[in-house]
Amino acid sequence: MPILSVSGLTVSFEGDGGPLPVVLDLGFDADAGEILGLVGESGSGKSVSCMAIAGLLGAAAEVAGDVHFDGIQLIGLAPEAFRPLRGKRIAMVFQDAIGALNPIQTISRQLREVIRLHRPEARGGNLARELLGQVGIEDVERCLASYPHMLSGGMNQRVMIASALVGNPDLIIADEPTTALDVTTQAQILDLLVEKQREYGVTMLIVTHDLGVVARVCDAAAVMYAGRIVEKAPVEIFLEQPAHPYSAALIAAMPGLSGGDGKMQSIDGTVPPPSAWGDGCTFAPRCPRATDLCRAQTPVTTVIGAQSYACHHPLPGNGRVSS
Ligand SMILES: Nc1ncnc2c1ncn2[C@@H]1O[C@H](COP(=O)(O)OP(=O)(O)OP(=O)(O)O)[C@@H](O)[C@H]1O
Repeated sequence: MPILSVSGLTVSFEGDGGPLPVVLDLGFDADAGEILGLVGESGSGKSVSCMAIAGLLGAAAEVAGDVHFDGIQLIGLAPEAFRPLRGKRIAMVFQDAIGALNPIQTISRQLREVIRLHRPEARGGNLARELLGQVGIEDVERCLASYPHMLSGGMNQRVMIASALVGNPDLIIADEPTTALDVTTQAQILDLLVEKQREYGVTMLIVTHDLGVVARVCDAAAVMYAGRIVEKAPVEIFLEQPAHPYSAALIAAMPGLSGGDGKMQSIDGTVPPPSAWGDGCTFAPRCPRATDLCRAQTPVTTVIGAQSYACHHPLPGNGRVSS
């Protein structure tokens, strides 16, 4: 039974010619305790999808479809019903920890406020100290007395993770949680997230453009391209037998994953902006396998076992037949 079940999720923003969809008919399930990686190039709609799931898009966005979290339909949920869920049962970790924290309050004050909201029965100071210890902060007292600008990027991200754990959540949505950090700190923060994910048994949706992260920590991967999921599969199948040419291109572009000479291969072209989406597969202009059919008809999603993909000419493998 999935804890998070998304189907038909569509998000539009008002454009010059009326509402312009930027996320289209998104669907995936995440099982309890699973780490699902949402991958794709910049502009494919990963962040907007996460914000829609967490109910964080403002009135400017039109959101339709279904997002069931532990059986609760989140789309259309009244703000007063959403508020107790968000932060407590659904926590977010953002890329920009310093931006997500309040610059004019100490860490102590901010953590105590989160604790007051989501664990009112706990003793704020004690729990704040315990959580900061759990996320590997050595000088807890100094951290509590600091303002975010006094801490390193990695320390701020540790504080964000501590804050996300306050409510003992069922789902953590981590949007590029390590992108803003230097390489060594990235690895430490990723390890910390996964350690806490296991310890708390929490489901995690992790947005990344780094397939190395997917290979290292995810159970399953969902690939987004131009507002749609074009492939979803358990991570071993995805990395070894991708069905969609876009997935294969992303894998080939990652040094060390492609099994080649370790050199990154770039994918020619860019993700088309939402205003340029029309009929046909949006990846067709960049796809070596594209035919007239691809340019004319948007592919529907095919499901074979645990793997699903939206492509007229999937790569051979796994009993699939290429055409
Ligand atoms: N508030 C907004 N109003 C209009 N369009 C928006 C808004 N927010 C995002 N978009 C558009 O939605 C599309 C998807 O953006 P999104 O940030 O979700 O992509 P992404 O895959 O997360 O990219 P990145 O990896 O760069 O964060 C983009 O075309 C973006 O310009």
